[in-house]
Amino acid sequence: MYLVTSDEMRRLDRQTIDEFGIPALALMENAGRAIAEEAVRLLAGAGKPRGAWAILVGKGNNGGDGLVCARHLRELGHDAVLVYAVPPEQLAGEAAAQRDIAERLGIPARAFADAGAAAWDGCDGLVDALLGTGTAGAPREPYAALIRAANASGLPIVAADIPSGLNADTGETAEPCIRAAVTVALALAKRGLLQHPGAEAAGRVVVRPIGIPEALAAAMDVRAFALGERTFREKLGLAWPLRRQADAHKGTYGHALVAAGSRAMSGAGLLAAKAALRAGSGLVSWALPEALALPMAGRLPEAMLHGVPDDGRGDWRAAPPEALAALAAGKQALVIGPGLGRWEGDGAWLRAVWEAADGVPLVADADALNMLAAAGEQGGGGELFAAWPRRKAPVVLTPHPGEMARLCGLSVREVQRDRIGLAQRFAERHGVTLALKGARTVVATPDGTAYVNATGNPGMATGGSGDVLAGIIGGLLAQGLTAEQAAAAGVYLHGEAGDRAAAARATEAGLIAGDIIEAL
Ligand SMILES: NC(=O)C1=CN([C@@H]2O[C@H](COP(=O)(O)OP(=O)(O)OC[C@H]3O[C@@H](n4cnc5c(N)ncnc54)[C@H](O)[C@@H]3O)[C@@H](O)[C@H]2O)[C@H](O)CC1
Ligand SMILES: [K+]
Repeated sequence: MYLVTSDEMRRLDRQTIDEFGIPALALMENAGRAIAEEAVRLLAGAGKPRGAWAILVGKGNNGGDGLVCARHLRELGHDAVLVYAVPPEQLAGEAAAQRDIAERLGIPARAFADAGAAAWDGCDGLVDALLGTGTAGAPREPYAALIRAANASGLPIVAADIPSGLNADTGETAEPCIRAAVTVALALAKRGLLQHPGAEAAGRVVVRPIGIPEALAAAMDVRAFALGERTFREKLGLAWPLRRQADAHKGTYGHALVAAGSRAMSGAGLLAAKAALRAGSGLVSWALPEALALPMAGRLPEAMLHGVPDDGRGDWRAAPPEALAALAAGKQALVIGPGLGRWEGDGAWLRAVWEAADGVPLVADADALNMLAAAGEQGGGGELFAAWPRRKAPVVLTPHPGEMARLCGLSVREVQRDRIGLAQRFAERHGVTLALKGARTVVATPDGTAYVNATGNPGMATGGSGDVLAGIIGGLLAQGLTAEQAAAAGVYLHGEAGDRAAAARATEAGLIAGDIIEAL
């Protein structure tokens, strides 16, 4: 559940060891044993009850974990050989203590500098105990050569704590970076294991306790979490799975207004409105340009349609903001943006709606985000909310990396460099709830908390998928969920539905946005 940075992990280590007196060697023993057990499990899964492992030992305590792991692998009936990245006499502290124990036990050791890749001849797998949370920058030689050779070996790799070469805080991977089959995260998952490309380098992530009291993480006010049932219950105050009350009537579940769709993109409004219904909104009204109202009539019988003035053009430029705000009055959610289109002065139009519908929780997606960003550029780039008044009702923004780049005045690459940190800072600074989409969507809330989602699949990168997400979040808001709950649950359910839709089709390819709605 908790996602920590290297610095937070170090502080937790220190607190555990210094304040609680749990010896570092005890933590290391638990770490090494956990890694050994996961290594054995990996080979057992491949039909090998016994195997031979090469443990790649670095200079720090990550290396120490590897030395302990070697002992436990042998106790579990596997063979283990140590491959030192640096001369063993360079090890210090707990790692040196483990080196001496391994020597006394006669565990065979080789220097990578001498043996090269031959060091693991005859082995079935490698344990990457080279670099952990003490990494600073890209792996230097000789670690880099060792990492390249390990990746080229074709052997399955079990990474201790993090794959060496991963930036544990951001998910960036250096060149080279270990590509692991399994990563055994010690005590708590590091943020970088749940953000691409780190998530790919890490393979399957298993979080194994090593004796650090988890209550310490809560006490230390860790502000990032992996989304899942426990997080929904313990951090977001949501009964999970979401339940309908028995004595429900359609008014119980609120009324969402979806302002979306235009001549060329009428389907975006249809998808968003349908998704809001499927997400459980009691009622859904779809506001769309007058010219589309008749052609779209009956396409979504469950939704009420409201044509807004458009001078026959099928777009929003002639729609009076106060008319839309009047439609929004009394609703529990307003979803605005999918398929809205752009026009001269659209930023001012959106601001008028933003202010006039001040009391209605608002989800801004797609073109509404681009209007916000454009308004920001006029206002000096990135400072879009400085000028805009804070709304009484909450705001949820659902940008993909490109829209986030425009909102922040950054490049996409800069956005992707530290998605969790950027999302937290943006949400806190602007007092909004943000769903920064992409593989492993990050939901950030006005108090700077981040929730990382791991449901979903690449098949969902298809036109309309974002319209569906905006609708789902609006539908959840309509039912009375808070902005944080609706964004987190919406992102999770959207991905989960996408996974089920892909499974039903036995392929991720060819998934279309409507499939996601059906799977909700
Ligand atoms: N979380 C816990 O309670 C425990 C964690 N353990 C393990 O300890 C490591 C962190 O150990 P640390 O000694 O701080 O650092 P590392 O072993 O990750 O590596 C630092 C080591 O490597 C050198 N180094 C740093 N950056 C580079 C680089 N870019 N290229 C080459 N060399 C580099 C640096 O000089 C140091 O010597 C944690 O991940 C866990 O695996 C404990 O074992 C159990 C308790
Ligand atoms: K490692």
